[in-house]
Amino acid sequence: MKILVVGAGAVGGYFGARLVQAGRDVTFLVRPARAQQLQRDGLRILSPHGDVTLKPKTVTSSEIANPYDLIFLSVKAQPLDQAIKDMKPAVGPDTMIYPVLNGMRHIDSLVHSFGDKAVLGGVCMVSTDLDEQSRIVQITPMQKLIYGERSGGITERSGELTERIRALDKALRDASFDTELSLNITQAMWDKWVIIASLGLITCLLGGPIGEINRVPDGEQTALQALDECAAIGKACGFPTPQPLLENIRKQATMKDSQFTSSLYRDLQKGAPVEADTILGDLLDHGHAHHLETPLLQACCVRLRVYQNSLKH
Ligand SMILES: NC(=O)C1=CN([C@@H]2O[C@H](COP(=O)(O)OP(=O)(O)OC[C@H]3O[C@@H](n4cnc5c(N)ncnc54)[C@H](OP(=O)(O)O)[C@@H]3O)[C@@H](O)[C@H]2O)C=CC1
Ligand SMILES: CC(C)(CO)C(=O)C(=O)O
Repeated sequence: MKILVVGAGAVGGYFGARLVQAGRDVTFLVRPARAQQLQRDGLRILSPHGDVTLKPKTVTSSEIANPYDLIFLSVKAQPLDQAIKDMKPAVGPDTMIYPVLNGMRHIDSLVHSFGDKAVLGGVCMVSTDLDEQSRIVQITPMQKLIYGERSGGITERSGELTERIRALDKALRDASFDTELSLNITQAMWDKWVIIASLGLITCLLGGPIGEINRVPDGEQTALQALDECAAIGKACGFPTPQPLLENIRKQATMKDSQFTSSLYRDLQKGAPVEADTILGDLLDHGHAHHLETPLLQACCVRLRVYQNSLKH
């Protein structure tokens, strides 16, 4: 399976490198600056699972000659429209597009550009960042990809999983990270949305890693209220977070010794653009549509929108 990773950043660089290490045929679609840097320094990963430096195969948009079998899409929300244009030559009639962006809104953009069939559902569970030397740093050992057909994946005729999703599963499995072929990927995406939105909301609004928040008076109660607001929206939209997962997020959100942050918080700390609209704003809109009161989520959206505007000046 010919795989094109679009976005050789914290997530795409990480999983792409692990796939290369596992012997898969992986190319990275990059823009000129990243291409030069990768050529010079290699693709460098610092990880609790083992460091690695690779010489990756890279391609720029104008150099794409043929469609790929799979596009692993891992750009941030802001550059998505441009990435869609840049990856067009790589998309043929049988190409699968597997996006792992947080939130749900990207699915509409992808379906609009490439059609319903091309677009799979996807989730990634990982905590990675790019450091000042453009190395990929894996912050916690968690590393999992979840994927599935948005229709469920069982064909009516044979009652079996679609051939292409089985091929995708085979290509991604056994490459040193955890994988899951989901028969209900939309629920899995919502579950992930509730996780990232609540942890993003807690860390960005309250201004620190989870542990620091829980060590001050009312920190824990506020963190739990933030989670309740996000989970209530998922439930109202028909995607209730399963109880064991909710318990797990509660535990994670209230740990007193946790250094855990979120990619949103790390971007905020760096002074970089934050995916505020697609992760938090879109969820808030869903809450409004269901007449839910979500004051903490609303406050965080305002905070991040003011911050986003300040970046423009
Ligand atoms: N980091 C994390 O821990 C997690 C992130 N996510 C989600 O994954 C997505 C990606 O996040 P992350 O990897 O952190 O983001 P990064 O900014 O680290 O990486 C995105 C990469 O995309 C590249 N890119 C942007 N536009 C294009 C383009 N047109 N063509 C080629 N490459 C392009 C950028 O390259 P360039 O150098 O050219 O700017 C950058 O390296 C986000 O939606 C995020 O919410 C999900 C789970 C965890
Ligand atoms: C919450 C987490 C770490 C889960 O993968 C994440 O998605 C993020 O920080 O963007």
